[in-house]
Amino acid sequence: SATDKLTPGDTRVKYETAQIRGKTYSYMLGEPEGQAKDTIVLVHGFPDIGFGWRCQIPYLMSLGLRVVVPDMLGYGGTDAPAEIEPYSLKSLSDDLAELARKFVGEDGQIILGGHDWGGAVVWRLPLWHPKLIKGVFSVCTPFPPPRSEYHDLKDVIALGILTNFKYQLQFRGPETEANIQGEEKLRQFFTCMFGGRTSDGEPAFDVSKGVLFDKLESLKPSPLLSKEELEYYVKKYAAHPAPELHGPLNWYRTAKLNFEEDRPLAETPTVLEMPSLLVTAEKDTALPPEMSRNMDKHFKDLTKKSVNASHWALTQAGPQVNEYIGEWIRSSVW
Ligand SMILES: O=C(NCCCc1ccccc1)N[C@H]1CC[C@H](OCc2c(F)cccc2F)CC1
Repeated sequence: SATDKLTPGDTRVKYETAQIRGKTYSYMLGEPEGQAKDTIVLVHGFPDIGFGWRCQIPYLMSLGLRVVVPDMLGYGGTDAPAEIEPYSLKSLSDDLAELARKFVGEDGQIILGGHDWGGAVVWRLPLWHPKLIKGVFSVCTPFPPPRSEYHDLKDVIALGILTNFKYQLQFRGPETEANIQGEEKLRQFFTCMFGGRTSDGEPAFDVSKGVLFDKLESLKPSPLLSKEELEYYVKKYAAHPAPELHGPLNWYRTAKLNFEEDRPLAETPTVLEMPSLLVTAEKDTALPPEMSRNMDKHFKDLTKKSVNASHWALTQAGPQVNEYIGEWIRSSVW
């Protein structure tokens, strides 16, 4: 039906590009029947592409929304600069603000949604561009408050804190992009990250270990991706020169940059004034719901929901996620 999830190359959306602050961004554009009630921008995470929002796009169009879904910097049809600066949360926020204004003008507003690393971006963007954001939501990612002191992740983990982020020490290093090159390795990597297991039920990714590279070739297909969907991800990543993961992994190399850019925000209490929604995933091992326990003091109007799904909640609990977003738009945003 009209709200079935997008398929690879789906003609219900247009595929466009735009020059944004010196980079080429590629994005899907879904126009609703008749006059758009609002414009919503959806921001994906790692290792994903705009297609990760395939279960939400047709549904949001059916609410009368114009839906804009970029491949984020480093991904798919979007440029992948080699240096780290363009991947800071503030730089990415400035890119998205410019993309949004192409649709709503200098004084217009958007609804903004993010998943995973996209969730980290959407919680910072309104702090830099408050007038632009009519409502903001995140799936899985809690609000990370700006800090006044920098603690390297390695030191934090050595204290036994945030051990669910230990895989990020591997991702920010050279190993992952060195080991995952070419279509076959990319295929194994997506199968691994999207919950694929070996024939004796072993995963090849664990948040407290990272990717177990020697297990990659014995993984069975992930139940979360069809063969066609998996091939679409592989082709999109293979469009970048090896190491294809360098751009995507640069998002893990921005912690110090983000801290420096956050400094002015950390001087005063940060409160987001616009309607906000957090949807947590009960089985997300990297971003468990309890990470959101101290969020409320940073929001004037926060709605919190949870779904019984893994990190890949957008597809695994698509209808429930859509119902929560739709209900929040109707009751809090409109
Ligand atoms: O690494 C991520 N996703 C890949 C793993 C996906 C997966 C999980 C579980 C099973 C299979 C696959 N996501 C990041 C998203 C940003 C999060 O940091 C938010 C943040 C800031 F941005 C700034 C300050 C503090 C702070 F916490 C950290 C996890």
